[in-house]
Amino acid sequence: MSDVKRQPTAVDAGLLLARVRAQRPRVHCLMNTVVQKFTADGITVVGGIPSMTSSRDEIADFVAKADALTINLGTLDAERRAVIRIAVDVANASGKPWIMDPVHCDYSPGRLEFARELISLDPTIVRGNRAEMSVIGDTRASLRIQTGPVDELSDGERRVSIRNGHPWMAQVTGTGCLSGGVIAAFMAVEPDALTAAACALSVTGSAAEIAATHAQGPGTFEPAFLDALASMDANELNQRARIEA
Ligand SMILES: Nc1ncnc2c1ncn2[C@@H]1O[C@H](COP(=O)(O)OP(=O)(O)OP(=O)(O)O)[C@@H](O)[C@H]1O
Ligand SMILES: Cc1ncsc1CCO
Ligand SMILES: [Mg+2]
Repeated sequence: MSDVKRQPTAVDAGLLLARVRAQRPRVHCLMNTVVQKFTADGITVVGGIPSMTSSRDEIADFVAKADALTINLGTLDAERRAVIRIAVDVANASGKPWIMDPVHCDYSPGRLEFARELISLDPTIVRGNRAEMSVIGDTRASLRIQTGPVDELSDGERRVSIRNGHPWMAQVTGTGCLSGGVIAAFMAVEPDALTAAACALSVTGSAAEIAATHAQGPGTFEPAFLDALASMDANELNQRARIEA
């Protein structure tokens, strides 16, 4: 799966999910304060081990022990900016994959400027929703992901669309943030970032489809989504995953 020209498939999604469950990668998250628990649960139920501390004194040690890093700008302040810079330096110095979610960078020039500073530090992936990615524009060498009803991934050479998911995902705060954590867990076990991210998004999208068949609305959808993620397997992915070139 290391040939960078390869297009990911549903079979890859099942294989990578099994690899995450076998290897149990550590994912450190500098996650916004709104969806810390939901994101940690998402990483845990796919088989990863989340850690969430944002202490300046500890961040370097936590990132050094992690297999992948998630940076989320949702609740940003001066202290968090400083901690994010330390985390990114450690990840880059040790060659660990990291994903950056430029939450609400379309709301504030200062946040957009910080997102651009981070992009200049070569994140493995930048993922945002349509509004965020529209203002971000080009992401240089990084894999660029725009999520929504269809998720669009491009790494400069390949373009992939993921046609899974359910509209209730947009009614539960943090499904995009959670996807950053799950993508990081997949990047920890697969060096081709596009394959890792496409597979991760097909797993979360497929779980959402299953959850929607059990739920009555967004409230009951949220726990059903975690249940479906936890019980996802290769057979289910072979039937559901819609990863298209
Ligand atoms: N209408 C939809 N149909 C299917 N899937 C959707 C739909 N809207 C969003 N999704 C899925 O929901 C997840 C989050 O995407 P979205 O673009 O809403 O992120 P976001 O706005 O960053 O979310 P948040 O900031 O609340 O975490 C993605 O996996 C995406 O595929
Ligand atoms: C609503 C909200 N505000 C800051 S972060 C967040 C959740 C993910 O977008
Ligand atoms: Mg978001």
